[in-house]
Amino acid sequence: MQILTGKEVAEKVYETLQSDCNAFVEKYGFPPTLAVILVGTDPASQSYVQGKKQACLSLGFGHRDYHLDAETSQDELLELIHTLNNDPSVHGILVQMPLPPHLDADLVIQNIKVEKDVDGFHPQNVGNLLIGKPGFISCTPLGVLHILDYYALSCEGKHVVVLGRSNIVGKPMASLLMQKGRDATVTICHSKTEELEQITKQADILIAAIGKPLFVTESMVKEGCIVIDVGINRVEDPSRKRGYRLVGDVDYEHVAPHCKAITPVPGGVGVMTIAMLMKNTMQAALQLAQKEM
Ligand SMILES: Nc1nc2c(c(=O)[nH]1)N[C@@H](CN(C=O)c1ccc(C(=O)N[C@@H](CCC(=O)O)C(=O)O)cc1)CN2
Repeated sequence: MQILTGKEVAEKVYETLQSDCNAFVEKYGFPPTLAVILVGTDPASQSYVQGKKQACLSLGFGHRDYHLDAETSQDELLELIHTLNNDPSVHGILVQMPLPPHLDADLVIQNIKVEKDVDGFHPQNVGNLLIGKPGFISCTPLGVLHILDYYALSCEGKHVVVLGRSNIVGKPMASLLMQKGRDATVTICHSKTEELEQITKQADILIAAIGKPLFVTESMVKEGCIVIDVGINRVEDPSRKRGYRLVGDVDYEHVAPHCKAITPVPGGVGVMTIAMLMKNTMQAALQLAQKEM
């Protein structure tokens, strides 16, 4: 059984980005710059935006941090986005999800300039992905593709089962895998799927993105399958310094012995999310800088 270490893949991506960033600064005299908006104080979100800041700082990207009060109104948030849309020194904009329930996430995303939507959540970028046109692709599914490519795991003709139909992971993941060049046969399962185990057991590659800790058990996988665990769940654990431990959507301990290959949690798909965000920001900066010339 092979462990697909996202950390190793991310390090390679960061190496390339480091030289791309140096070349960009040399050519244009300013760094690719990412603006990150966090509304509220959700601890997991705070730690993810901190990770994004760290990635910017270590690569030499510019970084703008906006930590807004949990009671921030829709209009205030949209005003900030419009300011950043019109700021030529900002190349990528993202709003950390989830947002507090009084805010309309769809409307917020629609207001981010498509060319700066480095999360790939804007409907235009989502549409481009569906029809195979260039655009920004959601970071987590893009990270999964990088892992598969790095470990030379082809999807061609394989039956890939995606557990989860979220706009951020499940849907773009399925769309990417069925594209020409990837050529997988894709099945999407969700909370209303009947006979789930019968379907997951047919998977050559099983991608779990449902946000339910340890949901995938050994009885759900075929011997020799590849398992990609997108879940990152905080489970209370008083014996840990932080008071919790991270587990995936897959019961790794019992599933891994039956797999050809599997991603761990932590250190698997999760770490690729920020690496892909930085890659998208680099791409946004290059496209916007070239347009200015
Ligand atoms: N605007 C966005 N919001 C959210 C996204 C996103 O892509 N854009 N994805 C997730 C959270 N996320 C980034 O924002 C994210 C998730 C996980 C990791 C990560 O590095 N995971 C590590 C463990 C980190 C830890 O110790 O907690 C791992 O899996 O090894 C980074 C970013 C939802 N919101």
